[in-house]
Amino acid sequence: MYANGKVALVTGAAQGIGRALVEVLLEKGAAIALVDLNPVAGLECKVSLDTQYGSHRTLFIQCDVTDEEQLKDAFKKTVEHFGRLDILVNNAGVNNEKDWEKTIQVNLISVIRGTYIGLEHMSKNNGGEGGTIINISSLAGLMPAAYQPVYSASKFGVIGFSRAIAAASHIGNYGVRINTLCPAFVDTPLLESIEKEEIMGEYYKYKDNIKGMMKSYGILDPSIIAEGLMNLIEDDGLNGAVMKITTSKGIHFEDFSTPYTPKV
Ligand SMILES: NC(=O)C1=CN([C@@H]2O[C@H](COP(=O)(O)OP(=O)(O)OC[C@H]3O[C@@H](n4cnc5c(N)ncnc54)[C@H](O)[C@@H]3O)[C@@H](O)[C@H]2O)C=CC1
Ligand SMILES: CC/C=C\C[C@H](O)/C=C/C=C\C=C\C=C\C(=O)[C@@H](O)C/C=C\CCC(=O)O
Repeated sequence: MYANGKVALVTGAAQGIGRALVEVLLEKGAAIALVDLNPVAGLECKVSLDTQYGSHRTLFIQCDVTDEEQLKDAFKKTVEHFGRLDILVNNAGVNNEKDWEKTIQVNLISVIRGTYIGLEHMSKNNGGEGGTIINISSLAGLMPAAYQPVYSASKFGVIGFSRAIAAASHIGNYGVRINTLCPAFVDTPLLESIEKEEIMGEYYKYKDNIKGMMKSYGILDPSIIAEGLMNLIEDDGLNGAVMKITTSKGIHFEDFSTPYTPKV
């Protein structure tokens, strides 16, 4: 799919990876619903983008993705404003091992719900014109992250669900491709979470271990994540794929044909 002239909804769009995804989609000619919990960052993001791309290209919608009615309303407002929906990026995510149920709510349950709402709007079985969905996981969804066990569980869940619903979409001829993106560490405010005991809980003591991993594995610029996203959007042959992005190997794909042996 070419993004030019298409309409995208991006959750967690106000900063970090979501902001980078939005900018590359705007460069490619898409119109975008910027969905985010944070009204200040969201509006600042909108104002900044307006000066570069024009105010007609984006719509900011404040929304807590864990609230079903707010999330459904965000999709409804998007279609009412732009007339269609072609691309969905379930990107919003948190790292919180203390309030781990919040992590599951944001990172997994909201991604599942967002995918289903997206399919309601885009599936050809539902009167839609088809489309594509990208769910943001992490390398922590492919390898056990000992210092973030619930975050890791949420990201493993995103991969499992996305691969399964992609198969369902294929079998059911929904006309919607669903793929997963798994970055390693990326230079965004999320990384600051490891410095907060109120966030990390019992795993706060491993702060320096995580910093050691970041030093060893490197930290990616959000722009390469946006590049990977565009690959997933533009390659119509991809459905059920799991893209990995690391400093060592760049953009590449998980091969599920060989069993995964954890290197803990
Ligand atoms: N930064 C990293 O090292 C990596 C991040 N990821 C994933 O990438 C995605 C984006 O993360 P970053 O940009 O790094 O984080 P970030 O913290 O910089 O941005 C996350 C955005 O999501 C929004 N958000 C949080 N909870 C929300 C909610 N309930 N409803 C609506 N919006 C909400 C925040 O307001 C913020 O704008 C997340 O799913 C994260 O797990 C994956 C791998 C690496
Ligand atoms: C603390 C910030 C919260 C979350 C950030 C992120 O979602 C968590 C990442 C957790 C672990 C990251 C591990 C990174 C590993 C690498 O970068 C690789 O170079 C080495 C490991 C395996 C790569 C396998 C492959 O590339 O096929």
